[in-house]
Parts: sequence; structure tokens; C-alpha cells
Amino acid sequence: MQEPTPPAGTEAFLHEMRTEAGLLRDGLAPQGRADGASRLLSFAEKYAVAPALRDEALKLRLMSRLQGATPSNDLVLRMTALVDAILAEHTDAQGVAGLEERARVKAQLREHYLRSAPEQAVFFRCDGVAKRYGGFSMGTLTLELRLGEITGIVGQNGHGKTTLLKIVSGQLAPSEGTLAYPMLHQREPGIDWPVVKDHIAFVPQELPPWRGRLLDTLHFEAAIHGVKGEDNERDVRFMVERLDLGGHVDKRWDELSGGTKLRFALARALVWKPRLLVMDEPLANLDVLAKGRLLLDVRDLAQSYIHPMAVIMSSHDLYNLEAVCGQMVFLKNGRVDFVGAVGAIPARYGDQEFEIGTAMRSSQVRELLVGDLVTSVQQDGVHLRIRAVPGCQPMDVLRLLVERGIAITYFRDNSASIRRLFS
Ligand SMILES: Nc1ncnc2c1ncn2[C@@H]1O[C@H](COP(=O)(O)OP(=O)(O)OP(=O)(O)O)[C@@H](O)[C@H]1O
Repeated sequence: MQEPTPPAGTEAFLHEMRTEAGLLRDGLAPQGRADGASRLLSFAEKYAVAPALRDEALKLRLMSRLQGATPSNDLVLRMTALVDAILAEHTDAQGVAGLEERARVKAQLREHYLRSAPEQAVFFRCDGVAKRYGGFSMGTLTLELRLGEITGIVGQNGHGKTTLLKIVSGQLAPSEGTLAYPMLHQREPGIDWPVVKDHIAFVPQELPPWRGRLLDTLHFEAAIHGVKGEDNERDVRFMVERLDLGGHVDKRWDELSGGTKLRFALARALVWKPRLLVMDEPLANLDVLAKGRLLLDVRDLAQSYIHPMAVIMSSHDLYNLEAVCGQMVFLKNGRVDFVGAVGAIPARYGDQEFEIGTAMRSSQVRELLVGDLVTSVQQDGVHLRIRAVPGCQPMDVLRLLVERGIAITYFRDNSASIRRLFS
């Protein structure tokens, strides 16, 4: 029988996977790196279809933990072989033993490729949505949340971020507008909320405590969402390792740090594989390293090949958020001031904007910089905001700063950033 042709986009997907595999292999050779097995685990999480390959990744991760900083040659060989097997799964299903299993993997791949076609990957859609409380109103908003994409919500305190997240996750009914969950064939009027909520995980700002050991809680959470038996064992162990909770499985809620509590909340939300992950200010209590790690983990988990998720999260950490988000929503006094792709901001402003840190006073910098290229310099908190003519490149401004002898401690191109909308 002739193989169906994968839709457009598959080639890009395969290219991305091969590139990641190449980087991973380079990282493993010749001696294996201490974090190689952990990276392999996230690679397997993202791309492996056959459960056996994910199990192998978990096994290798546990073995590498026992072996310490320098894994044995044998272990490195097994890791490399696993990378190849996962790649082969996607090209010819050769990584998978057994004809039946191969056919199943092929069918799953085909289904996924189809699902990834842009018009089919929308998990949530809202049109003309608004919410009114006594003296506050949020909206109107038209938005799509797609599998594999992170959407960021920013805005000052009290401007409607939590309200929006609650509407998306079905906890709050909008005053007007329509909601739809196309992948579940649910749209207003008459959305079957129990069905929809079975696919949505909500990680609130205030994390709810739990009783008992972390590991038991994860097994329980998976079980009440229908993940039973061997699948429950495997998926919980996988998520524990994936989110580096291995050292905490026997702990109770009050024995964990704020960062670990959040990783646990994430494991608890993801262990039953939701289609939409909603997080309300997850970065608020994390240190600078933990923030970066969490965002990269969420991005990889969202882009998982087998279980891609749509993610929507609010945060005041604008720059970190912009680094991982595909689209942003900016709320100002409840009004939707911007919805669109990261980088789409310049369309609104003709000129360019940069942020610098320097020990010099703003008046001195202004005197030295304003001219043909730079149009204004303003104090903005601890930094200075520089506006420059349309088309001005970061290198042009950096060159000018050097020429004029302005020593800087920090430089950022904000031309395409939501930062410009805060004022
Ligand atoms: N149940 C409610 N009834 C009436 N007003 C409410 C209710 N919930 C929120 N509000 C009001 O709606 C506005 C937006 O609140 P929301 O929690 O959505 O803001 P936010 O952007 O998430 O704020 P923060 O950044 O402080 O978490 C606030 O003025 C708040 O007081």
C-alpha cells in the first residue's frame, strides 16, 4: 500500500528533530556529559512514540545517576543508540521492534502529522469575549491557543490577567462573546464542561498544599484522571525524572522549597497529559536560574511530539516570557491593548527603542547621544530608554555609545518588545 504523503510542515519538524539529535549526540561524545541522560530524557519525552523507547530513556537516566559525573562507555553507547532509534522511528519506524508495534507507531505518526497541520492544532478559540464585574471590565478579546505554542499574558497588577485565565479554563463565564474548544468539538452554546476540563490543567498563583508523600500524590493524581496500572507507574516515574524531583519523592508539602513546590505542581498537572496548561504567575517565587529552567522545561513539554500542549501563562517577567512565547496578550486596565506574535510590536511604532544601564546621568547621556540617529533619552526606573530613528540597528547605537565614551553595564533592544506598551 502506498504511504500517505505527510502534510507540509513535516519536513520542518524532521529537520528540527535531526538538529536536536545532532546536538545531543555531540554533547554525549566521547565521554558523555553529566547532564546527557537528562537531556536525552527530554528528547525522548518530546519525540519518542513507542513507550519502550521512553522507558529506555528513563532507565539510562537512572543508571547515569548511579554512575555519577562520568558515565561508562557502555552507557554512552546506549544513549547514542537510543537517539538513533528515536530518529529511526520517525523515518522508517525501524527503531521499534515487532511488526504490529511498527504499524501502530506509523499510524500514530501519521495522526500526529495531520493534527499538526495549522488549521487543526487550535485547542481553544474565543471571539469577542468580555467580562464585567462591578467597576471593572476585561476585553474584548479574540484569541486562539494552539498546541505546541506558549501564549504569555502581561499587564500591571489588577488589569485582568487572572480573569482571562479563568475564562480560558472554564472557571468563569464571560459576560459576552463565544468560546470554543475545536479539538474536542465543543463550542458555545452548550459546552460540555466536564469533558473540556478533563483536558485542562490549571496551576494557580497560590499553590494548594497536599497531604502525604509527593510520589503518592502523583500516582493518585494520575489515577483519578484515568492513568492506571503500568501506565501510571511509568508516567509518574518519567515525570519525576523529567522535572528533577527524584530527590524529593518521599517528602511532604511543608518540606519543599517554593521552587520545588512549583515543579511538583507542574508534575501533578502534566502527569495526566492535559491538552492545555494554564499557569497564573508561575515565575513569581523562583530564583533567576529556576525561572530559566522552568520556562525551557515548559517549552519542551509543550512541544512534545506525542502529547503537544497549548500553554497560556501570566507573568510580570516580561523578557523571560517573550523569550519562550509564540504570542503575547497585553492587558491595560482590562482593555486588550495587544494580541499577536512576539516581534509584531514594531508595526505599531515606526521608530526603534533600546534600554541601557549606565552610571552616567540621563542629562549627560542625552547631551552626548541625541542627534541624527538618537531622538530621545529618558530615565526609566534604573535604566535609560533610548529612542532612535526607524531602521536603526542595535550595532549603530552600540557604536555611537562607544564613540561618545558612554560606559554601559547593560544593553537591550526593545524595539519589538511589549515593554514599549507599558507607560
Ligand atoms: N470575583 C470578582 N468580583 C468582582 N471583581 C473582581 C473579581 N475578581 C477580580 N475582580 C477585579 O477584577 C480586576 C482584575 O482582577 P485580576 O485578578 O484579573 O487581575 P490580575 O491582572 O490577575 O492582577 P494581579 O497581577 O494582581 O494578579 C481587579 O480590579 C479585581 O479587583
